[in-house]
Amino acid sequence: MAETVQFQAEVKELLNLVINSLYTHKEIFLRELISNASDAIDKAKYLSITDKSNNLAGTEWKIKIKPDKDEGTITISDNGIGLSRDEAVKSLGTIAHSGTKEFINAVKSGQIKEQPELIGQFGVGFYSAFMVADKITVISKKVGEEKGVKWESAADGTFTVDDADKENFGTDVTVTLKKDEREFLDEWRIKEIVKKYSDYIEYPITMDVEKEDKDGNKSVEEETLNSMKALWLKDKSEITENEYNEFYKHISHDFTDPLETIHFKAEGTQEFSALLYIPSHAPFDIFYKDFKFGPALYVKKVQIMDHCEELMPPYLRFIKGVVDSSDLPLNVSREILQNNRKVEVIKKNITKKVLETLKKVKENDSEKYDKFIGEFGKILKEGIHYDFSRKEEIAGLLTFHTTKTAANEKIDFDKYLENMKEEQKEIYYICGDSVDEVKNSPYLERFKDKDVEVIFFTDEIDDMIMSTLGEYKGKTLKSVLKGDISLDEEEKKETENREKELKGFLDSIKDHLKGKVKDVKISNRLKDSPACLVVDEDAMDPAMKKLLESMGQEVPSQEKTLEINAEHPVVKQLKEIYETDPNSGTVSDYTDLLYNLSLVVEGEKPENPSDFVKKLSEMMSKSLKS
Ligand SMILES: Nc1ncnc2c1ncn2[C@@H]1O[C@H](COP(=O)(O)OP(=O)(O)OP(=O)(O)O)[C@@H](O)[C@H]1O
Repeated sequence: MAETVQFQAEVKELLNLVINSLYTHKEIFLRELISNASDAIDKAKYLSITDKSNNLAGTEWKIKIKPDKDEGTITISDNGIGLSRDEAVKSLGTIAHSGTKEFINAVKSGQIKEQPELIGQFGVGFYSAFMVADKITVISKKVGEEKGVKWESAADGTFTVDDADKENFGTDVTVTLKKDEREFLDEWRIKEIVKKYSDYIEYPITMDVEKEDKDGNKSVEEETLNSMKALWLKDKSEITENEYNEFYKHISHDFTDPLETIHFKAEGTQEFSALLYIPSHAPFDIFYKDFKFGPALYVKKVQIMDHCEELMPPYLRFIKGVVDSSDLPLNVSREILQNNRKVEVIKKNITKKVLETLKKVKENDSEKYDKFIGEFGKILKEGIHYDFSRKEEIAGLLTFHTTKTAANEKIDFDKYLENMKEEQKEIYYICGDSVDEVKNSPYLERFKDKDVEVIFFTDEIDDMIMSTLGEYKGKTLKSVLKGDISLDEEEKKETENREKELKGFLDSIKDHLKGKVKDVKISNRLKDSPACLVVDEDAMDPAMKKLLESMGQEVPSQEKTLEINAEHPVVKQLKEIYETDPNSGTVSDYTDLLYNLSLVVEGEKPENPSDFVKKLSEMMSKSLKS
């Protein structure tokens, strides 16, 4: 029974964009349809092994391309799993991808026009064929079903579905080409596209080709257009860089070359081959909760699943690739994978190899490594929090700017340790929104003065990550924003003596700021600024607090200490006024001002902005008069 169905609203919008806005890379429609055909055969092949009842064993898996110049159509046929009527309505009428909204936004904002290669990242898939089609007809029969289905659409907001007679299981996708897209009927053009994008498809992609022998006799022969090489099983020495890169593009649907290729075979307790890639840019959805990651899992060349998350720790979720095991059973299920010792061993091996590769790139190609850290450093860092056994190894891979590095230079923890002063006991860091913001922070004044290097961390999660790390090669990590700082013993003693000396003055400030600060101390951080606020060692730092608050989380108020720079002229004069008149209004006014200025330095608002401005203006006018 024929039925007309409306496309889901998102599909309508997507089709509109595909038809009206995408003019480049139209040829990828063929790659997408071949890729769908190959996926469908993967599923049927898997079924042929796990469920004998379908009599699929012995099937010659194949994708066939049939151009028809008279009709102006190109048909891509497969003998894969096929679609039931319900599946056709669902799969070809709605969009399951979480990325579709982002794709629509990217097209609207002009990003796709500037970087058309991004299309590949968005899985427009089947619908990309509407770039070149007036009409698409899908005739399919699902394995195990009696009836076939015919799906048809001219991308006019609706599609039709009807029952159809089809002898064999599988799917025929017929694209009726627009008048000016007839180039896709040319033999050479089809061959070129298949070679370029689909050479590594494991099943033969064939086409009937007219041949002429030397006597001028014409005949039609079925020709296989792709080489079908399981690249990961070949020896490294037999593979060119171009072949590695093309295979990456095929499995990742990315248009840009990968940043790094990792190809190895493991022998011993677990035999497997892995061909892994570090992409050169992060996919737009890598921070989404439902981001699918992990290499495709093959068992003896049979694809078991697209993404095997069990084989990759989430902090390496940017890695793409293929793992082929000789030891896992072909009918391996998700449950088996989750508690499997063999899988654990493979995952451990892969993790080790990836981290080793990153170390090598870091040592040998700083430009490439900077690019990697820029794209994926934030994700890699999660490993410090989640992979206890490797936290120091992962920390060793981080690179960062410091108070001493040049604008284009970054160092790592080992270099920091090397640079450390003899008397220095801790690794100092500061967290903030950007290098520009932190590099002038008053909290660094004393460190700069004493020539002690401080690391700049600018990702929101950094404070939490560094707290988990705790130490690197036996040296404690310390935030310059938190707790007591003493850069040397002598200074520590001096400060203690000063504090005793100024006790009355400090107590009076503390009294005045009762309820706002828990203590008032002499600072070892400041040199040019008069005062700052400091949280306890185990408290959250201001950047983390801001992040949690912006996420709507309630953050308990944190007790702070006001640190005073006893050498600063304002503090010195204030102390003198206090000594002649301990109850002077000037002392309390200036104390309020110092407190509010310290809040500003911390990145907070003054307590009562209008009051603060009023007081400051009054003082300015007074000082101008005198
Ligand atoms: N030749 C085919 N045989 C069987 N099912 C198919 C075929 N082509 C498409 N489908 C079904 O239609 C769905 C939608 O295809 P589409 O190309 O839009 O997305 P996808 O293949 O899931 O994702 P992507 O394109 O990102 O790989 C597929 O997931 C599959 O279920």
